[in-house]
Amino acid sequence: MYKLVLIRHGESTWNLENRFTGWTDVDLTPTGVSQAMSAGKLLKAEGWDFDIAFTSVLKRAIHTLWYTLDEMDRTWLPVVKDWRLNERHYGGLQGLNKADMAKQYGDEQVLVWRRSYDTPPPALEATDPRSERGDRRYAALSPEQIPLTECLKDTVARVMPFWNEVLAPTIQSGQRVVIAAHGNSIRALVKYLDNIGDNDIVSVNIPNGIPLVYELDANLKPIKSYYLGDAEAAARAAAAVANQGKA
Ligand SMILES: O=C(O)[C@@H](CO)OP(=O)(O)O
Repeated sequence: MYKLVLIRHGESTWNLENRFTGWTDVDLTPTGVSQAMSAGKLLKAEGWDFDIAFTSVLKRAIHTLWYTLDEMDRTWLPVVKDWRLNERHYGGLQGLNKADMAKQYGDEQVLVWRRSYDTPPPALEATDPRSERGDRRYAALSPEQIPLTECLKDTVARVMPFWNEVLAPTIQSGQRVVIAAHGNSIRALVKYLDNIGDNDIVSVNIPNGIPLVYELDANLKPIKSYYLGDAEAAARAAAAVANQGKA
């Protein structure tokens, strides 16, 4: 049996301000830092250890990984950063307030933008100063690979090759893997691992900074999955994420 640990980053400044974030590279808040440290303390107290870590190229996930590994005295572990673990791109919504958008367009529309499988938010113009197309960290990608918006289906389409080519072989080589990523890149992985239907994934929300454990069989099919620590607190935190898009 293999074990995989997924951690959504701790609270970010734009989580606190309730703004659509996507590929915008915002910092953790002090609460986010302490959530990441708590994740590390919990993992250490429960005897977890890792051989390699993966994260996105966005600092809220990278720093979450640092603080988690620091609590475990494992900052020396190899860390692979890959854009394919980035948050889902939020297009023209990036920077806008979720509750304000719900007041303007209604809760239903915001739910579609946030959680539907195949309806993307309005796209950014390629010339929009918010576009990441001029960002040096994506220089190895062709401009078309740098999204102007994404629905979850688009995120799945970039996360899955990373799973198949990198994550799955690493896990099956026997290395113990931790991944610090984002609400919607983790939803992409959870959808695949748990074989969740396109309609049912709408109600899946990932809380900040709580390790999500998958126990996997030899073929990487889940045997079970659970949040470490207080399960009710994790459920409350996931429900709070769902409510962020309401007027
Ligand atoms: O804004 C975002 O990028 C994500 C995660 O914070 O938000 P949501 O939960 O609305 O998909």
